[in-house]
Amino acid sequence: MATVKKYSSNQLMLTVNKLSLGRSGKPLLDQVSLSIQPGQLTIILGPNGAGKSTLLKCCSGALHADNGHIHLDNKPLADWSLADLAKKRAVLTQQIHMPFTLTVKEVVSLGLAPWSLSDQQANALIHETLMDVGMADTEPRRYANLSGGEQQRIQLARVLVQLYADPNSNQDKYTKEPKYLFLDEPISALDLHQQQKVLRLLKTLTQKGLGIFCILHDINLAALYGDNLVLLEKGRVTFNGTPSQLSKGNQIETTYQADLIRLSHPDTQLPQWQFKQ
Ligand SMILES: Nc1ncnc2c1ncn2[C@@H]1O[C@H](COP(=O)(O)OP(=O)(O)OP(=O)(O)O)[C@@H](O)[C@H]1O
Repeated sequence: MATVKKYSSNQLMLTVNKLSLGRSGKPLLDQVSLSIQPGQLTIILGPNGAGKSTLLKCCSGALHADNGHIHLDNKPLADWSLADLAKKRAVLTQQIHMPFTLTVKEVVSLGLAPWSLSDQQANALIHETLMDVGMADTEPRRYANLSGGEQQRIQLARVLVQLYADPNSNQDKYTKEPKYLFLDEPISALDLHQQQKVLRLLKTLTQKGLGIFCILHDINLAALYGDNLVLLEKGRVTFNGTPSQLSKGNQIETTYQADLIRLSHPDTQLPQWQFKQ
């Protein structure tokens, strides 16, 4: 398997520098700094209300912070046109409302809006992407009739197709001109098999150079699959490093205030946590 590419700080990436945002006198993000590097799966962790989705919205350009800077490939995020941004990054938010009448194929095709593809190209790409998420047989079905987990995989296909559709795509499509994927709890409705499938797919995409910002609640999956973990608590970053580095401190126990036992994964020796009961 290809190794994950490591990028040095002067290369292309998304950088967040001292980002702060408040609402109604309450700080939602407080001096947050981090980077999302092409070739890496960066997983954002933290308790409910820690500011994870708010951070994702800021990094993807949907929300403006009060203070601080975000640069995407060395250019201020605010200077990117919406059209260019749509070709550069795709965003999967938690709550997505879709018109009742759309078929699965029509939902996925929404991801193609930034691009001009022929019908033949679009059909092939939609089919290929639905295969990636194990949903090819649902293409003609009404989206509204799918289960919650099935709908979540269709939404993932919609954002993947947005990045796959670049006409310059090839095996190394993401490495020369990196693309970014922002995912807010993309496996929250999935069964064990589908969680593993999606996380393996994300790893494969990072190995092709995609930079992924992914919010998860499962700290064990985060430690197993993440290249880099960022822990948020009350809008502040309390940890930013590799899963192995996270195993050296007690940030998980203190941030979540949960009664946990720390274990080591038998195959990878990566840290894992279990309830004490
Ligand atoms: N527009 C707003 N006005 C006031 N407070 C807000 C607003 N948007 C978000 N918040 C608050 O900001 C905090 C962070 O919200 P956010 O959705 O980023 O949390 P989160 O870490 O993603 O949480 P969860 O794990 O529950 O999804 C929450 O306390 C939320 O109630």
